[in-house]
Amino acid sequence: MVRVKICGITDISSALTAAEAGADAVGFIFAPSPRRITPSQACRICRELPPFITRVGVFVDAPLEEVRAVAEYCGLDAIQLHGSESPDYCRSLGRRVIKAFRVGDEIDPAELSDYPADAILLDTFVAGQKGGTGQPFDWQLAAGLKLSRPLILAGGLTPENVGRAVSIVQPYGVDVSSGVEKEGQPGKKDPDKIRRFIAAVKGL
Ligand SMILES: O=C(O)c1ccccc1N[C@@H]1O[C@H](COP(=O)(O)O)[C@@H](O)[C@H]1O
Repeated sequence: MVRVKICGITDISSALTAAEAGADAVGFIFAPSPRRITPSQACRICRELPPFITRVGVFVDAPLEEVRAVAEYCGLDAIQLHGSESPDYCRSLGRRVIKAFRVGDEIDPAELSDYPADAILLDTFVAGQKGGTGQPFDWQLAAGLKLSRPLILAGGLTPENVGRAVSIVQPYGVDVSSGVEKEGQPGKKDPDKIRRFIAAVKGL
């Protein structure tokens, strides 16, 4: 079954809605974003979550020591990197890593395969933005992509389009941030959209 991560969580209620609806993971943004959260807020939410939910911290070119400290403090299970972090940076983290690559007109499978991460995430390239763009890329570019690590699809996914995206790309998992928010309110999740997104992926 395709796994679901609900990202950009900023409050306990949305985290619990995601968990109850069947999310496999939730994400916290520790980078410039309307969804940015402080480590202490994320830590409080992590403590309220039930077991078997993966807690993921999202960072963009943050100092290694900062990432390690936040991961330790919040009890994060995985780190998602959305910047230009080098393979050495990734190896030095000593944690499970999801590395995001931003897709424009093409995908270079060699670039993805060479990176020492536990999973590869494909997001949409939008100049000047590192993630959370709400823009999909051409999913046909990722159709049939064979990688040695699990592939996570992201970028502009919504409850309405995720079923088609999954059928084309057949990823290990999907990740959504802005597509399950209240209209025009970045950072505020819509419980109904969270439930419909997860149901669309898992057929629940
Ligand atoms: O969500 C953000 O604001 C964000 C900011 C900086 C880096 C990553 C971010 N989120 C990740 O971006 C993708 C796509 O998000 P969206 O569904 O298109 O809004 C996803 O992997 C989020 O985890």
